[in-house]
Amino acid sequence: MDGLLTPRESAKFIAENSRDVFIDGGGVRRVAELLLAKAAGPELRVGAWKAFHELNPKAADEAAVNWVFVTDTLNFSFWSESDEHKCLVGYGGKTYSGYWSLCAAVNRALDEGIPMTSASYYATVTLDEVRHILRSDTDVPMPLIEERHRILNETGKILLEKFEGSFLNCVRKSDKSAQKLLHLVVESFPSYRDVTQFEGKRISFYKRAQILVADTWSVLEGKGDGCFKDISRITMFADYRLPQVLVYLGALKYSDELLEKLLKGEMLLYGNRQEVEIRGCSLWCVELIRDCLLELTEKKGEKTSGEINSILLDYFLWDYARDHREDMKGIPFHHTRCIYY
Ligand SMILES: Nc1nc2c(c(CN[C@H]3C=C[C@H](O)[C@@H]3O)cn2[C@@H]2O[C@H](COP(=O)(O)O)[C@@H](O)[C@H]2O)c(=O)[nH]1
Repeated sequence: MDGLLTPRESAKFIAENSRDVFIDGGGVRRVAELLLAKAAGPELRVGAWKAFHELNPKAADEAAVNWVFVTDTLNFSFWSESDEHKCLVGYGGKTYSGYWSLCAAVNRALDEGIPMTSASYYATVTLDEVRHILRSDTDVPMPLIEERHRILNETGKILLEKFEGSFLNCVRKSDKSAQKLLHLVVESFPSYRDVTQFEGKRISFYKRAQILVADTWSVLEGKGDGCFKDISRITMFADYRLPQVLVYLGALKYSDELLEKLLKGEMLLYGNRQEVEIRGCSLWCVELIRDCLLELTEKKGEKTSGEINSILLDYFLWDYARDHREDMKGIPFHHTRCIYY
């Protein structure tokens, strides 16, 4: 699309013109130092995606790639107005919330013999069947169930028409380029078109498309069809958790006016100026953290396992947010209800 900035260009432009969200240089450095201590460890490598997350597929086959595709097609908007009252899914003796409740529901469906990762199934799945598949153990359903149903039908039909029903065929049309796969996904599947405008420019975040490429790279362990030569050009994924953890770690700051609004739990519409500033500054903040970390590893002569990229930093920070949920209770996250993140 002409005149449309890439996520990285969008983030830089937003950070340079932001009025209510600010990047703190000292905080950026402190987060880079936190990550430096982990640079040679098991977390900051592609294998962590399977090693640390029991619900993710262990295989690296076509079924695993199609698991990633259907999960990332539904990977949005799990937050509830009150944290005490939310959708929960029990699976394998554990209870999962948020994004993990989606993964648990997909795995539960597969265990029940429902072919949830098969496009020929979800292209015509009914709303009632989707309600059953994504059912919560509490009286709070997963948010946006009707949208999830519509997106499953739309996406399944397109995958059947254009890629013989398998996302692996889409991957194989991208010449092992992460950028080509990203653009093939947003051109083919409308629900992935996470684009808006800011200060008169057309900007993109492509959060679900970028995490889809990243998760495809991870499930294929960076090998074979998943050996993307330009994987480092994928940026962090502009969701609602990363801003919260970046504020908690002191790398990102909000104006008093915006902080007050977020503390009251006020909704921000998708594309609203402050919502765009939160997403754009978070993305740019992680890019600066990555630059600082690479500088520190060079100075220290630290050997890292392969190249550290924004995907691995994002995954680490997202997991960190999960593990520090209690400590982060005082830091609000922004409430935007949409199908893009
Ligand atoms: N920036 C970023 N955002 C991510 C993810 C993930 C999970 N992905 C990988 C992580 C582990 C697995 O290995 C997955 O591959 C979900 N989200 C977003 O968070 C929100 C849900 O949050 P909560 O309500 O707390 O569950 C929602 O917008 C969801 O879209 C990520 O990694 N990075």
